[in-house]
Amino acid sequence: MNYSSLPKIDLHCHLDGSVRPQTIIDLANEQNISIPSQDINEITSLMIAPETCQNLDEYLMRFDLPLSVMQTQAGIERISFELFEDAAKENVKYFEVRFGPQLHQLQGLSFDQIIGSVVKGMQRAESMYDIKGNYILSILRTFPKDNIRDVIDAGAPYLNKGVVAFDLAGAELPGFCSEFIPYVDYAIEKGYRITIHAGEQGVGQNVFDAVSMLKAERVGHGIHITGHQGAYDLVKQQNIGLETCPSSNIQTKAVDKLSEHPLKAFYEDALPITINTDNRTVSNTTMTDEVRKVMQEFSLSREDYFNIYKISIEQAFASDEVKQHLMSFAD
Ligand SMILES: O=c1[nH]cnc2c1ncn2[C@H]1C[C@H](O)[C@@H](CO)O1
Ligand SMILES: [Zn+2]
Repeated sequence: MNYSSLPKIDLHCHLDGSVRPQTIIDLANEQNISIPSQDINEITSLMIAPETCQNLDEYLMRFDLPLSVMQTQAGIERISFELFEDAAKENVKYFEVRFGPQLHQLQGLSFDQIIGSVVKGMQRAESMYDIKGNYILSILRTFPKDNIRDVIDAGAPYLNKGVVAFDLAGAELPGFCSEFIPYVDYAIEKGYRITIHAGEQGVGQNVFDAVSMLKAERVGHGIHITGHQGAYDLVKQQNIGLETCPSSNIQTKAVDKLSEHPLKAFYEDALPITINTDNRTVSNTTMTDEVRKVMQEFSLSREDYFNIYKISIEQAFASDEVKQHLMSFAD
């Protein structure tokens, strides 16, 4: 099977975890930022989270280096463009990328400048390649909450013009959802779609809460519904999209090895699973790699692949017009 030529949809990818290592070096030099090395191999290995990570918290330490060069409009625009370019070159036809606007204010950029820059980079790639995309705004769960409404307000003018959804990311503690109800309600009122990272670090109840309290239409990872019947049933009844990210899930110890990933069992039980990258650089992966690994490990057929591709279309926060375009690539 030629995995590279398959049409693909990635609904869960973080901008800051997917920066080309060479771009980190280039931007650091341009911006006079000191980085640990000028050697691309060293920078690459500093960016990749090892398989020996103990948990998500250790995985999340890999983001400081890319974020150090993502504090100017030009740097952010370039990184956004390059990520969409990389994806287009491996036949990703639709790409939802997320990032945390709160992480890009170290040199005083406004949320409007930050969101405008990612959208501009994406649109430049859309004009050059056969790829369509949208951005998701992620709020860091561990950050102070006083500027969450400002992020939502700044993204609102871009809704359906490059921005589509709201997400909660970062370290996952049991019971995190209740504190975020007013913010998610505010985002929904403004017109955002909702996806929430939940059930990545062992707590199925968080998935139940994300769907019931935060009205999540999709869940990032969601693996631990396996240990929580209520969450499992709710996901199934409400057709909640599960954004699985196999390589990342191994690094963060959400699963011990790929063969233990529940995605095949979910698929066989008709849960709406999707296959995604999470972080191309930090997880040292591409959509082609994720698709190949999953299809080989679980002996999925071409028909299975296109069933999952169609689930991704159904679960995408894209316009009907884009969804129709994506259907034209389906088998
Ligand atoms: O897999 C993840 N789970 C939770 N948070 C994550 C994951 N990957 C990246 N993040 C965080 C770190 C990034 O700085 C932030 C915004 O992209 O989102
Ligand atoms: Zn993620």
